[in-house]
Amino acid sequence: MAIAWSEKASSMESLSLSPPVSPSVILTQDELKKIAAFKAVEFVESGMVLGLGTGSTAKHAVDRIGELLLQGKLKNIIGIPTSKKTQEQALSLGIPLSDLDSHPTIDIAIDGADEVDPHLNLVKGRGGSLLREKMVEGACKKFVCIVDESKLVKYLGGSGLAMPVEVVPFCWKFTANKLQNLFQHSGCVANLRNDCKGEPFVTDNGNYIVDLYLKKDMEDLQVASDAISRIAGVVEHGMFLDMATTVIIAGELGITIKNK
Ligand SMILES: O=C[C@H](O)[C@H](O)[C@H](O)COP(=O)(O)O
Repeated sequence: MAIAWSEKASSMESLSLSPPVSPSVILTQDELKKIAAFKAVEFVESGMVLGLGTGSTAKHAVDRIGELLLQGKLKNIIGIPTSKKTQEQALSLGIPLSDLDSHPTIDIAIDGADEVDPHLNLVKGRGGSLLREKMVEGACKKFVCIVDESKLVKYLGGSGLAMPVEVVPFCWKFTANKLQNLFQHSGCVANLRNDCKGEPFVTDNGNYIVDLYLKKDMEDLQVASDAISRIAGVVEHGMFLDMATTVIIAGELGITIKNK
């Protein structure tokens, strides 16, 4: 999707973008993701321990970190990847890596999201990496979420797309039914996620993903979150409540930065 970068961009914080964007240029969704990612990397300083997110938006941030390391503009960075895919990408860029066992406190994590509500609550995990992302992003002092404006929703689930839940493979249908029944009043449908070969999608942790499709607002998100977590068989869910400290949104009118 091509989006017009309006003249108004020049009066917003986007002025400090790198790479610079001239007004009225037509930007694709991927270019918007890249702009949000580059902006987030401006928060990174030498010597930091970084949570490295997963997905098409976070990929741009990891590329940028690799580029700045290569140029010597960033030094002594340690990355904590949130998926095997990001681990491979970071290694290919020469980013030194570690894990939460060795670095239980992370300075900044940068990651994308599938949905962002007005209170900066997120849905994550449509790429299947929610568990490691929640562990890493729950351990950081600052979590910078990067999105293009298509990810903004009035309420979580409001995009009509999946709210992912990672479940153990053992009797996954039993767990999926429990999840569907939990949100019966919201017209919820729970589907096992398949890979491109029609086989169950398997996460980096050897689990399955059940995608919940909700027709209504869950209203009290903390109650919904606790109820999902209490179901035996659930490993983790994709609602990231009160975790993002900053959300960077790249959109038609420029960049918007929202802080908690
Ligand atoms: O499991 C995947 C992650 O939560 C991603 O960060 C999320 O799905 C957003 O991905 P993308 O930047 O590709 O839209």
